[in-house]
Amino acid sequence: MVGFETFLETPSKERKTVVGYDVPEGVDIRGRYDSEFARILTKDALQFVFNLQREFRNHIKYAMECRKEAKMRYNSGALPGFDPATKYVRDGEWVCAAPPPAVADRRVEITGPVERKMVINALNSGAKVFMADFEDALSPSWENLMRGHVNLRDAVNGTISFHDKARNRVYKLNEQTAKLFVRPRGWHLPEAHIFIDGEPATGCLVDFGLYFFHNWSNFRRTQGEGFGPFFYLPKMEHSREARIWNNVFEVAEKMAGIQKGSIRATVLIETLPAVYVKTFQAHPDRLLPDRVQVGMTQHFMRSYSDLLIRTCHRRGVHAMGGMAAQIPIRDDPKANEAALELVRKDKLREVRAGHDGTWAAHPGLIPAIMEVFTNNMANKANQIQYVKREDAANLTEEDLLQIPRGARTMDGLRLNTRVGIQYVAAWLTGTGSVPLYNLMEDAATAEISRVQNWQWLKYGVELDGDGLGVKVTRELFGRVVEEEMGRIEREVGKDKFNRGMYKEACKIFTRQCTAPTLDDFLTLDAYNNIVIHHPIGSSRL
Ligand SMILES: CC(=O)SCCNC(=O)CCNC(=O)[C@H](O)C(C)(C)COP(=O)(O)OP(=O)(O)OC[C@H]1O[C@@H](n2cnc3c(N)ncnc32)[C@H](O)[C@@H]1OP(=O)(O)O
Ligand SMILES: O=CC(=O)O
Ligand SMILES: [Mg+2]
Repeated sequence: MVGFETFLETPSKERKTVVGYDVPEGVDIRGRYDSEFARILTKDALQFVFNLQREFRNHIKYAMECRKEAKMRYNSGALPGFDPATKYVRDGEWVCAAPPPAVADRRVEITGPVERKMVINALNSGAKVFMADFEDALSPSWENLMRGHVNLRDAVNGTISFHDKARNRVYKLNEQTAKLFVRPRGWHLPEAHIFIDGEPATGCLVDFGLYFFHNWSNFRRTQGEGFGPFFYLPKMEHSREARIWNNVFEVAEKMAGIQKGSIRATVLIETLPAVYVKTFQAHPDRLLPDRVQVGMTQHFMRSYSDLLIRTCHRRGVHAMGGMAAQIPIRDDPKANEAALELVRKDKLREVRAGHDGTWAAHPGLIPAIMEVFTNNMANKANQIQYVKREDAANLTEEDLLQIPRGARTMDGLRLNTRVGIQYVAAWLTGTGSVPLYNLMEDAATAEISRVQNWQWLKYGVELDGDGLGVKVTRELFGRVVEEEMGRIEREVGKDKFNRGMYKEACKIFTRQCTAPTLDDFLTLDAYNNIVIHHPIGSSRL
């Protein structure tokens, strides 16, 4: 065990022994002490995180300031477009380093939070890759984060096991497992349990730094066939943010003494200006229809995925598809088959468009998805060299910005509200991905619900899709919230409702939907509710 003892003055002036972490100068750990966590939070690992934080904090601050400036420009009516300053990069003929052989075949990837049983289930699921998530699928409480690191270390070592006492079942890794990718949090999230030079650390540098420090060597031996580690990078909004990650990787490779370019990452396209509703928060002519209608067949969505395939294949890397939110419906075989059919259809669209692989939210979907991709990839590990999609070279900014079509309905408003509140309630109690109404909901899907409600309220839109012609006002929304809270209580039962965090969640969600200016992220404000400083108690940033 690594730790040390310190004496704290309690209000009653008693001296109390508190075990603490052995930290380098400039680092202050405010999260609960645990001897298991101390094996992750070693002095050397913390020194590495400290070095990353010191080296990159100003770059990160600058990048976040630039996000604000871009938001101001969009809010004054500007539209996003291809950056003229980087035209030479887009026009240039260059390719990325070839994909490592260990992950040449990524046809089905499972994603999920870094929870112990799920990590084992995901690695055993038959998927080619498991994306272990510190982001959208995880509520970033101290316990979840630190346990997540313990779980990943044990997974990379190959020693991870879990005893489900209620079912008397022991979980262990199979002979053959999925390859591990890790998704750290987005740049915007702080880690309020680790202070560096008196400031909360950057969440993703903590996630990346601790994982890399403890696992780079074992990973390259057990998982990466000499390459790696591998990452997914979320929610970037500009190439300057990608450059910071690149520099972080280079510092890490130097520290480990491994070749430059060893670390590999797949970048998610999800909140880039031009493909996300938030960019158009001040554009009343660009309102979205009901959330269920903003699917991949909308012109702007199809255009971005076609352009993504063309761009990735031109540069020699995988073009991964996205998540189908359906999950198995156990108690209704007919509904289950209908859900599976939707997944098959969506995956068929992806593989035929040229994607090299795709995401599954649940192990129960893997066989069906695997079959679709295998039957449509002509015995190849991927389609990088075979499907070039040169037709997508002609896609323009207008294609990427085309206003989605569809109706807005009272049902849409109600569903957004019901899902948003239940998701935040789960998140506040430590669960970052939840099954709701037979769909997987996580921070990304709940975010759409919240922003859409905000946008509809802000512009007092008419809900024209159900023929009612009702305008969304604060009064209407207040009534909807009250009625949906009643429905949630009936659905989950009084007991669970009273024990849970539904009322707190309702307050957070309602405030964010009715705020005069849109909060940047649903979970940023909610984060204050899950920060618990020890031994002082709960705290706000
Ligand atoms: C938009 C985005 O950001 S997508 C990426 C982020 N989101 C995600 O990764 C969501 C991942 N999915 C999940 O978390 C889960 O599937 C949920 C929460 C939606 C549903 O989970 P559950 O309610 O536990 O599903 P269910 O009860 O059907 O699970 C059956 C079994 O499958 C396992 N399982 C379900 N989903 C996963 C998963 N993604 N990874 C590993 N195992 C899983 C469960 O642990 C359970 O195992 P057990 O039988 O050994 O106990
Ligand atoms: O992170 C994935 C997403 O779909 O959002
Ligand atoms: Mg996401």
